[in-house]
Amino acid sequence: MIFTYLGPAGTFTESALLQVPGAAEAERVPATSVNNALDRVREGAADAAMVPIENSVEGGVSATLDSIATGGSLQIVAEALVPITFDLVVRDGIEEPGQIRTVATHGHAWAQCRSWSEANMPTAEFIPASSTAAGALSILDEKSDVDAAICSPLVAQENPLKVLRHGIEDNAGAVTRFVLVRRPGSIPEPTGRDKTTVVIPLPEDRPGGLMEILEQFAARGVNLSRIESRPTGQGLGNYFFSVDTHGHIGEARMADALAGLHRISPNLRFLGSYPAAGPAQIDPPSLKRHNTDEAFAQAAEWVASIRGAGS
Ligand SMILES: O=C(O)C(=O)C[C@]1(C(=O)O)C=C[C@@H](O)C=C1
Repeated sequence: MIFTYLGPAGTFTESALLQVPGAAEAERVPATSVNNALDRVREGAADAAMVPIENSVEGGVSATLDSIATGGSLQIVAEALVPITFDLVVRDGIEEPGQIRTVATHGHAWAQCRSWSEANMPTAEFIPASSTAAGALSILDEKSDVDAAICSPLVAQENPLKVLRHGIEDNAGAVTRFVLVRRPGSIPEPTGRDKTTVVIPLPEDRPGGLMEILEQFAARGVNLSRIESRPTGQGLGNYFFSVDTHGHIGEARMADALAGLHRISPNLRFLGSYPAAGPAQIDPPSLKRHNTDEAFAQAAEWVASIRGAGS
């Protein structure tokens, strides 16, 4: 089994991958970008990729949402949650944040430390890096003019980097959610605490279009835990919705909701049903009786019996 992930070593994405059973002993190949990681899986160079999908402060990771929604088909088979805390690392000679002129990091990390940075290094210029680890390693390159980086404590510990400040994030307790993606294949068995992710193109721009989509979930008691609209890239006003829901396609209410969505939006993309990580707010006993598998089966039998009697 070959895993790939948004590298280099020491990214939060690698920490997420290390939560996957067997990944610590398996071959782990760092990728230079989310797209690069997903393409390796599509092309067969890797079996699975770990990529960030959303952060509790900054929201969705567009590179991931767009690539899994529009490129060659992929399937999410697991998710992982990583608590996020940032260190400020600096090159030799810098003793105070006020001396920093350039700071390299990932755009999501920069956004999560914005207030701290404005207060403590107001004139520092942000240099975008492909990951927090790549930003930190650029300090070690003698030819670079990077003074500082915002990175994970792991990368700070594992490299000869000077930590000037710990915990510079604006929101303590931030969490990033990552997904493990494979080529389409078998779906993980339902556990009773699952998520299903779908991509729904808005079929036509008309009043109530989004409501018709949401109704399919609401009418079957399917809870949504994330919904984002992303541009398709084909002109203003062209959007798809990226949606996470609680439940598994093996459950009747989810299968029925997806069938209803398919009638509305035939290019709907199923991205997977997989076990929820961490203390997910998934509460199967709160399901109303009419949304249970049993109620769906009885209703289908009832309709079949009427049709049978009439033929
Ligand atoms: O740069 C990293 O270390 C990553 O794993 C990427 C990433 C992200 O894309 O959100 C992951 C977690 C943090 O929120 C900041 C950056």
